[in-house]
Amino acid sequence: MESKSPPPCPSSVTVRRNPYRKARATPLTNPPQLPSHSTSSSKLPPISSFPIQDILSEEIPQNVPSTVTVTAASPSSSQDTIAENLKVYLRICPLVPLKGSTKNAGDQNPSSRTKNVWPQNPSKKNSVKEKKNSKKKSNESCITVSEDCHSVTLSPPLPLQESKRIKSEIYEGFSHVFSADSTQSEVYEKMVNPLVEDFLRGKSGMLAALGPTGSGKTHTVFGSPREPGMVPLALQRIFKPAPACSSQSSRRFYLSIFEICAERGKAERISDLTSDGQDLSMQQSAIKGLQEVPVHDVAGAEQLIARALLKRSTAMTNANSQSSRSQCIINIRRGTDSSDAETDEQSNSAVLSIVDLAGAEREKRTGNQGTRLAESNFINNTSMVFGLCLRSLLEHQKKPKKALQKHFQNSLLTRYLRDYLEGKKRMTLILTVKPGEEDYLDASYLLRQASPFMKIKFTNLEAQSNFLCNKRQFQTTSRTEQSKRIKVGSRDASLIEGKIAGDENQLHDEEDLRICNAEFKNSRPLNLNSDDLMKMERNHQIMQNFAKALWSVLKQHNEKLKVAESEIQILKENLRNEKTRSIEMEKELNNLRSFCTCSKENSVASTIVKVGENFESMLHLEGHTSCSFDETKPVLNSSNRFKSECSSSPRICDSTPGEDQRNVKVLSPNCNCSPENDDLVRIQRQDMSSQVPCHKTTSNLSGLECIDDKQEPEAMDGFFLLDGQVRSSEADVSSPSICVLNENCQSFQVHESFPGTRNIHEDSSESNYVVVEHLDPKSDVKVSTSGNDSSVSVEPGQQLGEKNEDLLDLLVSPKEVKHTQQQDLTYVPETEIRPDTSCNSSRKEKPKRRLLPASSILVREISILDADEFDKPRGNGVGNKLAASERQRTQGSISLLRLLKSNLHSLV
Ligand SMILES: Nc1ncnc2c1ncn2[C@@H]1O[C@H](COP(=O)(O)OP(=O)(O)OP(=O)(O)O)[C@@H](O)[C@H]1O
Repeated sequence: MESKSPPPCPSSVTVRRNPYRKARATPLTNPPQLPSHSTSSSKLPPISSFPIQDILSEEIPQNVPSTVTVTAASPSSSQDTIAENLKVYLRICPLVPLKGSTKNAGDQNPSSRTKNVWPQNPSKKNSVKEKKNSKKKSNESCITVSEDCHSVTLSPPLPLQESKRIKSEIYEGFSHVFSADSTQSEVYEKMVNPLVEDFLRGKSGMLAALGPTGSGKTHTVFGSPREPGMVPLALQRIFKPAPACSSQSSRRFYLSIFEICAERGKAERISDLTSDGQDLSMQQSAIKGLQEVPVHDVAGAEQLIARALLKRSTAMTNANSQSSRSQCIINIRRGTDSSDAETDEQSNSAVLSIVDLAGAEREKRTGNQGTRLAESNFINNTSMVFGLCLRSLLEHQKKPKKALQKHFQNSLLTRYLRDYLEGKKRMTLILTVKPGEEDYLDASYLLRQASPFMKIKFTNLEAQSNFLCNKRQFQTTSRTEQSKRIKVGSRDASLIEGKIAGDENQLHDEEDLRICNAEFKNSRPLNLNSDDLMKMERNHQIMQNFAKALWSVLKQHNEKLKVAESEIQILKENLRNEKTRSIEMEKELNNLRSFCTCSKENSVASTIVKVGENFESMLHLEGHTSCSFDETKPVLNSSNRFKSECSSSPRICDSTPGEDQRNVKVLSPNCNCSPENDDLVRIQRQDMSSQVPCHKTTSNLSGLECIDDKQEPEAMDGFFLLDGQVRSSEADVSSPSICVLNENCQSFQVHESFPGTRNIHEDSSESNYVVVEHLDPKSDVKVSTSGNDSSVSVEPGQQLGEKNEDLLDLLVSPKEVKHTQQQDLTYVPETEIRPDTSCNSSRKEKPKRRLLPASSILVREISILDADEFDKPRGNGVGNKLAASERQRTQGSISLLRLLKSNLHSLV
């Protein structure tokens, strides 16, 4: 991953790599909260906010020679002080490790391998040779040490030069650069001995080795039995027998060794390596409980160190067979002259600290996974924080900037080394680099982070060619971009160096000036001063960091989007399934509706009885989602020419033609009636919710004709009011009657003929339905709302004289109807007929949808009448109720019932 591989940007501050800097939520950059309904996405780790503030808050010094300048080479007085306390050395690791140094698995010398004794295929031999040559080529060193051994030139490999236009950089200001063939003792003499001498004189100091993994830090610090490192060499010097007159022989020394590592790749942990790996804690800058072991001679000290190193966390990676996974710190404290140990006060003692840091590593090269990868993160973060602090020290800031203060606090290593990193104590830094071409990025990162000065060289030749080729671009692009173009390659750098170094980047060479053409002269002259270059570098860094952070946030969002898309797909699939299901159910419902039929019966008696019984069974089943006729009761069969099937909330529309052509029609909501006889009215009630104009529906009825089809009927919460002139097409019906049903359809009232206009008014205490039937065959019936919706006027028309053998049944919502005493509309208590109380409660919620066919009730009335007359009791409970309803029966209904009964008798 990008975040784990150090980018090759100059002194870059990769915000994301710092574990202690949690991305702050800024108002502008907070990602929008995704809806939490998605289950899988909620499991995803939250997307971190974009660290734009952090990126922009990073300040790259403008006045310091760390990036590009030549003038910075001359140190100021403040630099003198820093220079006193800070020395930076560079050691280049040999490309091919020397014989005997077999620690690095990846860099083993092929020549040291045991040779194959068998004769080899010559062609194979050649190919091996070629391979070797190509390997040699790729193993060219990318670091060249200057003659004075104070600077190095870092040249990018050719592919990088071409593809990314990365140019050579010169790093200078080193106290000394040790080339690849330098020996341990040479390094000790030049670098460590001054520290040790000062230590012996009572001055504290620290040596820290910093560099990428496998670059030779541990080798430099500890060495091998053959090539002892800085620690054993320092110990040898410390315990070197002193002249008799010297007081050093009586001095005591104390040794403490500990490591800072990541606990399960997360929290930092300090372990004492001299004891049994006991965990320690840090108070201020001191480590609490750290054991100090007194040492008297080199052998004792070396033994102690060797034992401690065995406990140090190391692991094999692709880059190093024995890679350090922790920051190891050795403290050698110089005791007092006295032999009394109790008087040895640590605060007054000089301490020589030697630090072997774990090397920054890139995932690509180490191939780390799991715990190793977590360790890598810790190591990289620690070394980055250390590098940042170091950078601020190199830039002569007495105290690191605010942004860095917290790094000191958060990282145990920097907290412990605070005095050194703030320049208060003497520190010697040894940077180790590998010079292979493949190590270019690591080396560049380290050098930009920790080298005292860096130079970027320019060639005016390249600049000219750029300008000449891209004159147009030159005029339009910014100065920053111009500067970018004139960075030079490594081979040119050393040549051009003198040109720039002398005169603040002025193009003063006559040769160069001659080459410039007139166009170039007319254009803005090159301004390659350090300010511009620094600005350019800063912009470059900011943009680079910005791009990286943006990329990472985009990647996270992309992940989230993918998850959301898959969820959307699932939801779409579900929706499709639900739709097909609902279509199927709709079809089923339509089928069931079509099965619910009713037909005219020739035999009035059988119809009445059967319809009555069926309706009774329906009454019983009302309120259920599905119903069927009771098998124990007589079922309407084909001989009766009355078919009725229902599966959900059945309603019956029945027809009872009498001898005198007086029919009773009851229009029931949700009823689909399909009489087989043309004489019967086909009434198809539309779905209540659809609010299809009722008159349109009734206009299709056989026997009924809607005169006024312009006017829309009013849908009244489940029932409708016919508002228009309706006439019957056949005039074979005697005087109309009015049936009044109560709200629960448990009783009704029939009124014979109503001559003239009838105003039916709503009685607030009653909630009945009005059924208008037996229309006068000679006249139209006009049904309309009068004034407002709360009253209905029913009046016979004058013009029509056509035959009408059907009855017009009009149902009016109880709310819309007012019943008046003059019209003999009597309220019948709802409990009279229907004993089912369960329906009552539900009806309170949906009173208008509970309307039951009045015809059934009418039939029941007739049956009761029959029962009364013929003394045929129908059961106690029902009989009682029916008797009660009998008492409530009005004159009109009685006469209608008698009429029907006489029809029945005559038919029978
Ligand atoms: N100057 C040198 N001379 C000879 N061998 C060297 C030199 N520098 C490094 N090596 C060899 O390179 C290998 C890796 O070195 P070392 O373990 O010291 O790297 P490191 O920087 O400590 O790595 P890490 O950070 O992973 O611990 C070792 O085998 C070591 O012997």
